[in-house]
Amino acid sequence: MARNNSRRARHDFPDDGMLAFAGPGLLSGEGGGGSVRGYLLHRVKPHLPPWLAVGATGVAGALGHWRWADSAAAGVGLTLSSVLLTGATWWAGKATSQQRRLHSAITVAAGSAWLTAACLAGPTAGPLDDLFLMGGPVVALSWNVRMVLRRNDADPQGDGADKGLLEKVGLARAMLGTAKVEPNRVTAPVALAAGEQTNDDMAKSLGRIASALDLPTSAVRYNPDPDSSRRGELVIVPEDMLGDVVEWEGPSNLGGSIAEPLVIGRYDDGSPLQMWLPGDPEAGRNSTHVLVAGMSGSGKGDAALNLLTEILSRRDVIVWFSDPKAFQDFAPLRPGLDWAVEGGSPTEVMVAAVQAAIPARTRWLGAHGYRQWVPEAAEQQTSREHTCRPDGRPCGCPGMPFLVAWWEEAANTLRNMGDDAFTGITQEARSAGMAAFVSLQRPSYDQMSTSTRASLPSVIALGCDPRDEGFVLSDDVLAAGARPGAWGNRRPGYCYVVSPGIPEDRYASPGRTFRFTHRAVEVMELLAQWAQRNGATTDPVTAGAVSAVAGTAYTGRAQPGDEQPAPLRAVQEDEPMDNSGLLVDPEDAGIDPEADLPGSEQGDDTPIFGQETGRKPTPEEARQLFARALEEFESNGQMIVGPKDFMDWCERNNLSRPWVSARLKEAAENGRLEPTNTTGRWRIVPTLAAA
Ligand SMILES: Nc1ncnc2c1ncn2[C@@H]1O[C@H](COP(=O)(O)OP(=O)(O)OP(=O)(O)O)[C@@H](O)[C@H]1O
Repeated sequence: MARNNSRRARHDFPDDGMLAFAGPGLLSGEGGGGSVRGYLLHRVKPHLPPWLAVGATGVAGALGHWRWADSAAAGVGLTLSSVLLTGATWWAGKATSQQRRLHSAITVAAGSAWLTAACLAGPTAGPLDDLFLMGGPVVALSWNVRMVLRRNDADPQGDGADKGLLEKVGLARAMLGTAKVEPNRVTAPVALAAGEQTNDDMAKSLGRIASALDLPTSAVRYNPDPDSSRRGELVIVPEDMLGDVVEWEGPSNLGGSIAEPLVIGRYDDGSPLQMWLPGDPEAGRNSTHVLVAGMSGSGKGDAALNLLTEILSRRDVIVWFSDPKAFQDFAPLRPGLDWAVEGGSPTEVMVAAVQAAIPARTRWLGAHGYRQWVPEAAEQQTSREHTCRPDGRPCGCPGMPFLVAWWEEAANTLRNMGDDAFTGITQEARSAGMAAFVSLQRPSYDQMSTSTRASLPSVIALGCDPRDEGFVLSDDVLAAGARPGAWGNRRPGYCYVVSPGIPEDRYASPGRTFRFTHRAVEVMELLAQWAQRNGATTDPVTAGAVSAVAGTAYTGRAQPGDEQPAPLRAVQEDEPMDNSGLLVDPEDAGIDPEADLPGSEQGDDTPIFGQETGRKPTPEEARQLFARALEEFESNGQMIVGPKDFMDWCERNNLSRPWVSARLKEAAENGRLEPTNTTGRWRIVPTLAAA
């Protein structure tokens, strides 16, 4: 698209041939019914008046002579009129240029003098007829020439009119082409001086152009032509139409497919601000992952609500959502989510589940002949084209809905996951019919590494600190005039959206999200109920993969009318650790878990069990107790454990915590637990759900 624009921009220059010079009239046949004669007439018309005036003077001379040939009084009157008319012309031309004033006065003086002489002596007397035949066309032509020159001077196609502006900003010899004027948007092709200036120079001058025009910096943008280093398009949006807040009124496409665009606000020219998640093989568009970045108060919450309400209103998508802020903003939508967890360890479980779901989903898509997810994949598989049966008959497998995995306020989660894990997820998720969303409060390098940032191709860049602009937007988009740092949190909801499917020349156009007020809560609740009843349910392949990791912690979306299962609780992460990296209570720090337990006569495996009775359980009994404890955690949906979680259990069973730490290590060796990225915390490998 940008490419097409730039091609058009090239042709708009007057020096690029007849097309621009002829103007739209030639193409549309405007004023001439489409014929060449009509066109020529249309072009000649403005130049006729001087010729008509010459003709009228000749006729007036003949008529005057017929009436006043022998009248002395008429001679005096005509001479006086001629002088007066010339004087009046000179006086009236005061406000105009010196040149035009002189030209007009000479024309009037010559015309009126000839008329006076013709009236008195006759138009053919002496040299009068020759004077008329030679002088008349000369005077008329002088006006025609003048008109042609003036038109070219004032023509915005020429470089003259705009040279002032570009000269002012240090781009002398650059040219502006035909400006396309729309309501509140002027677009003009730019050709910079060959061999002297580059698109970079233009990008650097945008601030000065805005200053010369007395406009905010964000009102002036430049879209460089990808095929040229000295051509592009200057876009000026004089009035900030985003100043008016527009409230969210409901989803744009209830019951539509997730493949259709998500509408989250509008651009400054009023067109819809939209983005696409799944790829489209026909449109050559890749699926994408999204970063929602903005400083506190920039309107990140509302941007996320816009996205989430759009997603939940589609028929073929499920959402897994992690929110460390305990669903403060998203509570009304929670019943519509397939899986909702708070931050901390439940989020780790979700990450592990996503990792497990990706290969399972990719395999299923491949087995059914899909190179990437398309809406058809979410329907029951009834075609021969998409069957997993070796005999080629329709397999009838249930469809696989698109999956959105969303990590709200994700800085900690990403740090814990590590770059490799996250970039691995994002790379592989694209072929698994999945989009990852990450929202970040402080979009900066200390919150997210460059490789993680690079794995999120789409961004919704809300207001940020000017120093973080380079983190959220690419150099190209910044060079085109995007300035999220200029908004900070003073313009909530203002954003730039960079995402596949959006024309690149839109990347630097600001948009604004819809605002969510208390009135929206009721609509969101209704939407969540709609999603519960009509939204997609998890397919068996994804459900199997996630259950194998999350066990009973994954419940799927609650049925309408059911209580939403409580989101998994976060556990404290800042507990002290012993020197082996295991979590211990402060009073246990320093105890060697491998050392013989006090009072134990049977070695390290003997728990302090049933001390009241003095009975000491055998190591085997103690191990069974521990296994039952893990099962209990698993059935309660608590899939990540550390020594801290066994405190009550230890007290109940008179077991020591160091002993528990040793058992945890042992269970990890036996495959019952998996280490997590947090030292001393283990993820239970489910046996109940898998059984
Ligand atoms: N598109 C919008 N138009 C007008 N006002 C908006 C828009 N989006 C958000 N706001 C308002 O801006 C304020 C801040 O928004 P919000 O709480 O969503 O910011 P935030 O970036 O999520 O901040 P934090 O990270 O601190 O929660 C709120 O009062 C909200 O109503």
